[in-house]
Amino acid sequence: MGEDTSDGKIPLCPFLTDKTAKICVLGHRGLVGSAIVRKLQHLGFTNLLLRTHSELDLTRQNDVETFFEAKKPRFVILAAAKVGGIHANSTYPADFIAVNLQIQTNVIDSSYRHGVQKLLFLGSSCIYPKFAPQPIPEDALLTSPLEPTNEWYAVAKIAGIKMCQAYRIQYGWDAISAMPTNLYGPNDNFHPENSHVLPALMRRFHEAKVKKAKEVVVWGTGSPLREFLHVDDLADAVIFLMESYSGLGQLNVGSGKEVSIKELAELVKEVVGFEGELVWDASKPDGTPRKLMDCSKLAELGWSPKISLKDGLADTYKWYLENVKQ
Ligand SMILES: NC(=O)C1=CN([C@@H]2O[C@H](COP(=O)(O)OP(=O)(O)OC[C@H]3O[C@@H](n4cnc5c(N)ncnc54)[C@H](OP(=O)(O)O)[C@@H]3O)[C@@H](O)[C@H]2O)C=CC1
Ligand SMILES: C[C@H]1O[C@H](OP(=O)(O)OP(=O)(O)OC[C@H]2O[C@@H](n3cnc4c(=O)[nH]c(N)nc43)[C@H](O)[C@@H]2O)[C@@H](O)[C@@H](O)C1=O
Repeated sequence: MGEDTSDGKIPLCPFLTDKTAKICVLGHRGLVGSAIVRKLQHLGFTNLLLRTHSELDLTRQNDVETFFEAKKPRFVILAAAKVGGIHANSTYPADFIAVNLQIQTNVIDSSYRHGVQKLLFLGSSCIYPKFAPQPIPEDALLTSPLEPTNEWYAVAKIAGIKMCQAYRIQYGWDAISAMPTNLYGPNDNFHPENSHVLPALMRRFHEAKVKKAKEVVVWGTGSPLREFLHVDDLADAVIFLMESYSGLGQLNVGSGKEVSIKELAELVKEVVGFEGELVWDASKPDGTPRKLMDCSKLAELGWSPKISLKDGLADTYKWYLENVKQ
């Protein structure tokens, strides 16, 4: 994938010092965007530029162009995307590739052309090959085929990384990319089919507990391994990277801890307090067998996660009870 030749060419610009800097967080009502906004507000930032999907559809090039021309933010954090779990990715491949390519192309290009100083693009651990070495180092990118259930989304995300790299190389513009592992937390999507495993199971166990059901169906074999990171840790890493990283290569952001889907299901069951049985539906896809990321580059820069899966699950279930219509 080439050496990181731009380090040193684009100096770090201070991010944390000026709390009045105009920071545009796109996707601010989603899982990730809302956590980033909470973190920025907690740090004292006062000039956040936020637009809902209905106020600004980022797939519309002219609207995005007009927005950046008029508002001229200094920093952009791109957390808007078409996102979903294994079922949604497999069922709506056209949406996952087209919407994500449109959003990221419009936002990255308009940000550059309207004077944004620094942009952070969010990819995902699914950009790496299905059978990548474990833990997955950043340089495993594009070394072998992708996991078929999410290759459309992964191809769009890889294009986003490459677009940031191309703008760094050609224009000397500070666009960086972070690759989070599987995330969870407040404001997650708890849709029964289209969400990721953790919120899907939390909802299913909760509803089963309320209905006093005897069993809950869980997809696949339970053997795949996944790494989970609380979204507040991710938000902390994003702010850290805005302040501390200016390089060509994408950086992995994970917890360093993996669990099998079976272990996760048992943990969620315990947190929710469901007392029935688990039934495995092996007709549903397992997806990639394992995707633990190697986060040593981020650790060397000085960042590490703080929230354990156990605490994070309890926090998320509390949020679910208080905020999701029962
Ligand atoms: N969740 C996870 O486990 C992981 C997420 N990521 C990455 O983090 C980023 C954020 O994901 P996450 O917060 O989970 O996703 P969410 O679905 O929770 O939030 C996405 C946000 O993007 C907005 N959005 C979608 N389409 C458009 C559009 N056309 N115009 C304007 N806004 C739009 C959504 O608004 P609305 O709902 O109104 O459409 C929503 O606020 C993504 O880039 C994702 O790839 C990476 C790894 C794991
Ligand atoms: C973050 C990441 O998320 C996606 O990849 P994934 O990790 O495979 O996502 P997932 O959370 O949907 O599933 C994880 C595992 O869990 C099992 N599983 C059990 N029961 C349910 C269940 O009820 N729902 C879901 N969704 N999965 C279930 C499921 O069968 C699989 O084995 C990508 O789309 C990709 O886009 C991406 O970036």
